[in-house]
Amino acid sequence: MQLGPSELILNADGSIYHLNLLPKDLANTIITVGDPDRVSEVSSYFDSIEVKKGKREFLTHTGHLKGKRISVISTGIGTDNIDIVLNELDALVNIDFKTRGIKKNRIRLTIVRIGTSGAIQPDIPVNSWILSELAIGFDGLLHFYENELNEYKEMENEFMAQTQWSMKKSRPYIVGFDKDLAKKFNSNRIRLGITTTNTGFYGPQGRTLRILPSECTFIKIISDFRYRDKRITNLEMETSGIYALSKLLGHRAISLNCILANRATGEFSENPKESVQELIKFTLQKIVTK
Ligand SMILES: O=P(O)(O)O[C@H]1O[C@H](CO)[C@@H](O)[C@H]1O
Ligand SMILES: O=c1cc[nH]c(=O)[nH]1
Repeated sequence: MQLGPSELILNADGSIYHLNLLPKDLANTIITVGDPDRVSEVSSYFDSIEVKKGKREFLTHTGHLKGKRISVISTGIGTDNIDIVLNELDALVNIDFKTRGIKKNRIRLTIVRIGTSGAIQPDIPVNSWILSELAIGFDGLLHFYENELNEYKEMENEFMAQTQWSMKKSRPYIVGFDKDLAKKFNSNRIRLGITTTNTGFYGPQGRTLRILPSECTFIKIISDFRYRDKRITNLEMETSGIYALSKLLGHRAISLNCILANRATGEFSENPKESVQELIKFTLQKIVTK
């Protein structure tokens, strides 16, 4: 099957529409970050940088560290951007841009998100790190794809019952991390957690500045949720989309969260830059370890 020009969109130089990358520009090990400024914070540790390209909020640096080729790419904020990034990353490795056909031999990308996040439990300190074992997506992205991802259906139903989830919102979906990839990141500095992916930073995360969220006790409602002794640890805005599309496309993904805010205690990190920097160094060291 040949993908038409309105489906697989290529720029004049043959690069993919939003990411502005050619297939040769991308490594098979990819770090995603939300903030475009974080891309150079990551690549500053590379031994060499061979590609620096970007368009809109999607900035990519590809280089080598201790013999390993790595790409770091910014996704911007939200799962609507994740839809673009994951589909275009996959297209770069699994679609032949000349014939516009899907390649027979598929490449499995390794995707590691380094993100910032807010904890919702009082015992999770700011500046600590959480590896998302499960992501609960409030964004609905998964529902736009044909899928049979229903491993956690019972937990989803339990979540909707306990939180009295409004039918006006999309149905929460739950997806897990790649267990084998996660093993590589084992460390006493990392705690495993359950991360919600929210559709915004203010109302959708229960924050009030001038307009009230529909549920003023949203944080308490989701922090009280329990499923077989498991609880939700933190919230952010991309992980469920990364996990869901990685599963559907056959890639392996994990998401690392640097906790900058604690919504239960009202704290915010006094040194967010340093804290994220430490997580970047930790992640790179784990990625290059054989
Ligand atoms: O720091 P990043 O990776 O952007 O992640 C978090 O920070 C942004 C909100 O400030 C959202 O993207 C959220 O997921
Ligand atoms: O509270 C927070 C902090 C970082 N990122 C989020 O999405 N929420």
